[in-house]
Amino acid sequence: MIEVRGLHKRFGDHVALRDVDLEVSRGEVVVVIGPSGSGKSTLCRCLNRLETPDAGEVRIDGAPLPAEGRALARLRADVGMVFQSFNLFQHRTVLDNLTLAPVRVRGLSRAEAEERARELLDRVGIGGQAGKLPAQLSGGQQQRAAIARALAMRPKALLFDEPTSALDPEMVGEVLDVMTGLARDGMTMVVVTHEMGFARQVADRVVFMADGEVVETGAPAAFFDSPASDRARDFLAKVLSH
Ligand SMILES: Nc1ncnc2c1ncn2[C@@H]1O[C@H](COP(=O)(O)OP(=O)(O)OP(=O)(O)O)[C@@H](O)[C@H]1O
Repeated sequence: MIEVRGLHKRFGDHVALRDVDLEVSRGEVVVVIGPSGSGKSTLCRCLNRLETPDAGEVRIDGAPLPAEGRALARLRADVGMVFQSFNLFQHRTVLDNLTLAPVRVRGLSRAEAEERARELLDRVGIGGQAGKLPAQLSGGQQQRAAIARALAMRPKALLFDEPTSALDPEMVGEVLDVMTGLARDGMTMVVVTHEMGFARQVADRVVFMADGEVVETGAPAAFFDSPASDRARDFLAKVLSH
């Protein structure tokens, strides 16, 4: 459902992505790992055109990504994104955060959008927080609200860009639990994360990146137990020793 071919992206002189290919099937959970600066976020952001690649192609269900306008808004509804920094509208209630875009982009009535929003807030365990402003919630609750907001668009796939990196350690588990539930329910997911436990337990496939390239990709057990490349071995030795 997501096909990436020959993706190339540079920022000034720096090559952030170098000839990256990736395929994500419907219902698959792909976890992207690798050292800092290896291009993981840039790849993730190219999948819903938050970044525009210099070369190469991204297709969703066979169609190339639209460049602008309403089609781009629909794409970002279809391929939702959850950010490290939550990106909730701070001056709107949690409920408004979940209803504004479904009304505007999906054409739902306010009542339909509210009903769906309340179901989703219950599902991520913050049903009691609908009337609050984001700043009144903990980081873990805000991230769960952000996931619910992405789900409110009924996405075909969800992208997660280091969704737990800004959280206090005691809140990481509650967000990973919600993501694990989505994976079990068959959501197509691309997850950039430093959470190796999540990668090992929940991923269908791990993609290891270094220096803007996909160095290797494989099933998590095989990848973690016997990585094929020196770069992956070195990376795992560092992160798993902490
Ligand atoms: N908007 C930008 N302008 C300039 N350089 C950028 C920009 N975004 C990313 N880069 C650079 O591109 C490279 C890849 O960045 P990216 O954020 O994709 O890496 P990453 O693997 O996600 O790293 P991290 O794990 O630290 O988040 C880095 O060297 C980064 O500094």
